[in-house]
This record gives sequence, structure tokens and C-alpha cells, in this order.
Amino acid sequence: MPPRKHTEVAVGVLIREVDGALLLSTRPPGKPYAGYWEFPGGKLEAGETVEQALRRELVEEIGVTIGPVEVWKVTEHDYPHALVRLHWCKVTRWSGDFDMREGQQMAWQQLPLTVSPVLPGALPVLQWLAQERGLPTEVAVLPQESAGTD
Ligand SMILES: Nc1nc2c([nH]c(=O)n2[C@@H]2O[C@H](COP(=O)(O)OP(=O)(O)OP(=O)(O)O)[C@@H](O)[C@H]2O)c(=O)[nH]1
Repeated sequence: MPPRKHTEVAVGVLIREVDGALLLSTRPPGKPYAGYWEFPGGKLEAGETVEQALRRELVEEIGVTIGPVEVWKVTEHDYPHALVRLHWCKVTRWSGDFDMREGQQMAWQQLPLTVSPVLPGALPVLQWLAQERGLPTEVAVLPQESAGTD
């Protein structure tokens, strides 16, 4: 079988300045892993850079215009539906009011997260965030329950 092609994804780790809280939202109905918590973002369209894709996705999905974007980490995750390459960007400045335009839930979260389940592809980044905050990496998330994957 030929190797699977990566789907490139831009993901925003929005960090609230006042308390360092992280923005998570649920995946909308109809997408793989609907109802799972994730960081906002989405797939790059043809010809887009990571930064351009992230700016577009965050307006489309959560209604905010982001300031400077720093690509922080790149990870890969092999799902049954896609082999994804995730470009994780830290974002500390944005403008506009949060508006969940795809009917998602949103939550500002400290570590360990209190929402569950979280997309498996987001777990390494939660561990790095925990490490940065001097927390043991195993406290990044609570034990995950399954919410079904379709
Ligand atoms: N946004 C986001 N995607 C993630 C995270 N972790 C992770 O594995 N992914 C994966 O990255 C891919 C993102 O694709 P998506 O379906 O959300 O993208 P999109 O909004 O462009 O979707 P669409 O245009 O197909 O509707 C999915 O396979 C998802 O499982 C995360 O924390 N945030």
C-alpha cells in the first residue's frame, strides 16, 4: 500500500493573559470525533500557510481575529479517518467576541483539564503545557472517557 498522505492542520492554543487559562471547544456534530474537546483550528486549504489557515479558521469557527502567531510544536497523529500533521500555534492576543459559529461548547481550562474526552492528537501538547507550568505531565488530563468516534 502506498504511504498515507498527511493532512496539514493549524491549531491555536489560545492562552488568556490574566490567568493562563487555555481555550478548548467541542467538535461539532457530523465531524469525526464529534463532541470531543479540542483546541480550535482546522485543515490548511491549498496554497495557505499555517498562519493564514489559523486566522481563517478562528474567524470561521469562534469569531475572533488573532494577533501574532508563533508555531510552537509540530506533531503527527494517525487516526482511522486521516493521518494528520498538527502545527500548534500559541496565541496570546486576539480581538472580537467569542462566538461559537458551529454550535460548539467552549471552556477556559486550567491544567489538569476538567473537560473530557479530549482528542487523542491533543494529548502530547497538553503534556508539554503541563511541563512548562511545572506540573507533572500525567496530571495534564483526567482519565479519558470515550464519546464515540462518529
Ligand atoms: N482543531 C483541532 N484538530 C485536531 C486537534 N487534535 C487533533 O488530532 N486534530 C485533528 O486534526 C484534524 C482537523 O480537522 P477538522 O475536521 O477539525 O478540520 P476542518 O475544520 O478544516 O474540517 P472540515 O473542513 O473537514 O469540516 C482532525 O482530524 C482532528 O482529529 C485539536 O486539538 N484541534
